[in-house]
Amino acid sequence: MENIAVLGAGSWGTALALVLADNGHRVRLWGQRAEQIEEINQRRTNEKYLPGVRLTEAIIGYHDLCAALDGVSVTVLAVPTKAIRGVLQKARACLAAPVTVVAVSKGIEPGTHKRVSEIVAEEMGEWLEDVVVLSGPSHAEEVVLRHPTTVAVSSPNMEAAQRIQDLFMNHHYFRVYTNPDLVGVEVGGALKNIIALAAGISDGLGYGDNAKAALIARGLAEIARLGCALGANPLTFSGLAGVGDLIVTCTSTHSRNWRAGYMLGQGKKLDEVLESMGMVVEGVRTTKAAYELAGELGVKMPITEALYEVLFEGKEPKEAVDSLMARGKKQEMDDVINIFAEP
Ligand SMILES: NC(=O)C1=CN([C@@H]2O[C@H](COP(=O)(O)OP(=O)(O)OC[C@H]3O[C@@H](n4cnc5c(N)ncnc54)[C@H](OP(=O)(O)O)[C@@H]3O)[C@@H](O)[C@H]2O)C=CC1
Ligand SMILES: O=C(CO)COP(=O)(O)O
Repeated sequence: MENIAVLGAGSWGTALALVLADNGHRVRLWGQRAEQIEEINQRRTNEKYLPGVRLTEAIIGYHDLCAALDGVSVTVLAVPTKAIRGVLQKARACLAAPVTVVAVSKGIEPGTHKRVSEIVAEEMGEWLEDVVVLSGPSHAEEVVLRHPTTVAVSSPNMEAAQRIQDLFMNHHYFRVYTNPDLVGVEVGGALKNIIALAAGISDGLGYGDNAKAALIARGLAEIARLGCALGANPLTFSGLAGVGDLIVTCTSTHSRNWRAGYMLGQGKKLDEVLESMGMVVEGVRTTKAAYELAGELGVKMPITEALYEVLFEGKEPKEAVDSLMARGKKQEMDDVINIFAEP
């Protein structure tokens, strides 16, 4: 049994805290709002993020970050990508010894184009023992119901990934695979949010399953193109962190990215949509990051480009779909063949 700190008491941090508690660990769930921590400790609930879910006794809420981190060797980082640097700067100042960080956020930072594990390494410096990423098709709402779920863990140090696999593996409902392709696991998890926003837009416009299947298939092609340009193994995109997460996020009403896209497709403005969500919609910032990266690396990402125009340049969603459909002829496997070609 270990003491584990989970930083971020939103949907995913709370769901993962439950998995760890089910596995017999003592979990310190840190959140930035005192009233939420009081609710967790006194009522054993987190109504804003996971209504109706009862938190087990092994989960203790902490508002004091240093107290939450005191003596732990593993900490799960479960805040939105844009909050990671700030949280780690405060966390680092509390530590007496290096810790292993399990990074579960799915995003790429605009401007720097860094993946989450790179941001963690940069902010933690000498205070980082290991960084392990955990990603895959896993809506918090289903994990807390203990419905069968599978994820992948990866790390520059695969022994650390195996240790984290053991911590999270639950033979009743939470199955954890290792995957040595860190870049692919992170890129797959981050970029599927872009396609989920696009799938939501398509549904919001009233288009059907054909359109969504097209977005999933061609979305996967452009995710793989950018991922491989960044050094990922193409096979990762046919796995849990690739097509697995892409399917769940594009087809589930649990997905905040899909829901945000749906509202955009129905004609709502981005600011209005984000305000009404009350939870993170990672795909918006990741669209910006991927658009910049694709431009820099000369990778074709037509869906990402169309979504960028909708999100940041005021293009009407219907017009963006029309432009995607009006493009010139292509051979479906064109750039896919390049991915598999020997360097
Ligand atoms: N939800 C899911 O099913 C899954 C989510 N993820 C990923 O996990 C990450 C977190 O998502 P999720 O938990 O769903 O997001 P939520 O929006 O549900 O919760 C976000 C949490 O982060 C906290 N937070 C936000 N900004 C800060 C900050 N500056 N300092 C401290 N805490 C902060 C929020 O606190 P407050 O309430 O005070 O605002 C809240 O507790 C994302 O990258 C997401 O892509 C990955 C897999 C599944
Ligand atoms: O990553 C997720 C499921 O695997 C959660 O997706 P959303 O952030 O769109 O809700």
